[in-house]
Amino acid sequence: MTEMSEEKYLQLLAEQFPNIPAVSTEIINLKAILNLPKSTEHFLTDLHGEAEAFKYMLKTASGVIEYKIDQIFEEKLKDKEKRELATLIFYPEEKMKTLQKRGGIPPEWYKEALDYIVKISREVSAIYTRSKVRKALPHKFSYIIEELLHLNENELSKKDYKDQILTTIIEVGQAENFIIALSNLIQRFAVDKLHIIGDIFDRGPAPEKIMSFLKNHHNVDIQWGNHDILWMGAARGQRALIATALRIALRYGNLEFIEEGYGINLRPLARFALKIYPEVNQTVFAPRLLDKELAQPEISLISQMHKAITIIQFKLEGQLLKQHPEFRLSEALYFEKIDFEQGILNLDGKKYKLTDSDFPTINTDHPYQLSSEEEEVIEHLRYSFRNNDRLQEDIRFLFNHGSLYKKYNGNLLFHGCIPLNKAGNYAEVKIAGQNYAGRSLLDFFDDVVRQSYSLNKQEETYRDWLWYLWRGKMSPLFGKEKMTTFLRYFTTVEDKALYLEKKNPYYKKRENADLCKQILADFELDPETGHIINGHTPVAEKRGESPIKGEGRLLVIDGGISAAYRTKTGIAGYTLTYSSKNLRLISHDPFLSRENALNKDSRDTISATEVVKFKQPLKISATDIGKKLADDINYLLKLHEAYQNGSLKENYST
Ligand SMILES: O=P(O)(O)OC[C@H]1O[C@](O)(COP(=O)(O)O)[C@@H](O)[C@@H]1O
Ligand SMILES: [Mn+2]
Repeated sequence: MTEMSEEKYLQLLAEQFPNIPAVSTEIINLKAILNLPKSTEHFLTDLHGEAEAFKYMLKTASGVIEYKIDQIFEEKLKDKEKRELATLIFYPEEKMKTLQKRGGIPPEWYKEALDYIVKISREVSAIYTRSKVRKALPHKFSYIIEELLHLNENELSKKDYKDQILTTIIEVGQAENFIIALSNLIQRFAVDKLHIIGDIFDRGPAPEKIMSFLKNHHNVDIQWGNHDILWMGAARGQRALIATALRIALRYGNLEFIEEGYGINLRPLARFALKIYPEVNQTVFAPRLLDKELAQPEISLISQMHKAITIIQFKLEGQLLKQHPEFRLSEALYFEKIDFEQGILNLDGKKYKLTDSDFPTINTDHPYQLSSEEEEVIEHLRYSFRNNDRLQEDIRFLFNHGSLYKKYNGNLLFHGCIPLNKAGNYAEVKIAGQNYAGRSLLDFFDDVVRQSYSLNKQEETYRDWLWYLWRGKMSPLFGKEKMTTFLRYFTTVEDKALYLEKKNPYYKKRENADLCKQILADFELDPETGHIINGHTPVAEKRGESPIKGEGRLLVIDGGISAAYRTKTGIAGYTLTYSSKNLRLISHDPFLSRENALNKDSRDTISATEVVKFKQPLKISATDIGKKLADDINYLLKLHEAYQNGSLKENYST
């Protein structure tokens, strides 16, 4: 700050802290906060519509709550009792209902449960200021809960006082309400900050439920994944992305969230598909149902709609590629390589028999042109996407709380990659005469996403760039040479090389610590202590792949929460927690169902790896907020000095 503006700033600060006692109180307060332990951050990624599994990971704070229970009740409780206590905290209402059904709950049970839960609440809230805890308390019980949280049970007189409070809570019939309120409090305070490293949408059944949850979360940030960008672009009206979003939903038979969750009417598409594609090859277009079941007529209808939207998608993509040679994806112009009469694809001198060669809507002279009915269908969908309040609200949330990458407490978070060239250097990408590479490329795309949301003249072009971000060669969110979707639908060959989506060199190079350190340094983070945290590529643990790369500098936490990828990874997801004590990588058991979680008596996490254990507990002073507070303290000290030396006048009138 210049001297002038510093003086001005102090004058402004003086309005808030008008005299020495006021400014001193604030200095004392902030200095005390700097010495509190850092609160816990929770990292999740690649949720892919798996709302139940996601909610469970949040409820359990990926083992943080069980870990606390272990610490507090180490000797006192048996493993089975610890698990009971944990499930009570995760699902208080359901758990108590089950117990009621099994023959009622005696007062002693409530007393013990309340006692345990108060102890855990005290432990998890101890690292926050009283004022922060107070703000999070449910209004109706705030006074009593505050008393319980702050009393010292080691003082004999206080123990009786506490016993009396608990007994009275039970006598007045409020035990269950208190248990629920305290359980929520524990869940709230076990984790203070949630990071979602992308891919909330696609493949799984309920992304809109995840979005509701996130919208109500107290502190979340999102690093956009390619599937989020897909939905953001679709909601903004980019037609190829609308077709792709629906194609993926149909491919997995997930229509409920579109029709019921968002209320988007798919009838026009269904009507069109029934008419134009009375029969489709089910081997190609039947939905992959994973753990759901559907009746045959529904499967048939979905297959027909699936084919209809797939053709629309490939036509729209063709149009886009012609319009944007700068995307350099012309190899994906497949329709012009098809011999429609023979049903053959000519690719790189080879001929491939098409799995389905019924193309009633294709004009072979202009294969990318939509038929008038297709045009109507996609325009109807575009209208529905753009005017859907619920979808627009969710997407606005993604824009407002998301970014292409995030620097947070020394770590660098992004979904996919930083595109590299074969030599392992940042790939240079020339866009509109400008060169971008590494951080500047990510900044460029971050800007593109934001521009696509504004209503300016180039809005349309920016939206097309969203499509590029979804599947372009140099997209940091995609990170693969090409997307072979078309080939996987329309050909079938033994040699899977045809379907290979070669990953950007980043994915090999990140095994190397030097690259990771270089990236951290280029983002102005400490290369010796910072970490890069990625999602996007499922870690095949069962084939021995490790999620920890670059000698611990980089962590990949996509472990397959997505049911579709579970067979590949062999586990059901990784999550990461970063507390004052350690950085822990947790690999999870498959989440089967709520009932299963409620009734099982063993703990959840398969294993947890302590990636880093801090010698001294980290304090708030070491965090980003801490640095900001230290800055504030500096100015408050200057204000204090100004009052003392008389250069500013104190005010006691308010
Ligand atoms: O397994 P699916 O659902 O067919 O999707 C495959 C497509 O998804 C992608 O893997 C992108 O999705 P991810 O970001 O989840 O990896 C493409 O590379 C690939 O073509
Ligand atoms: Mn992804």
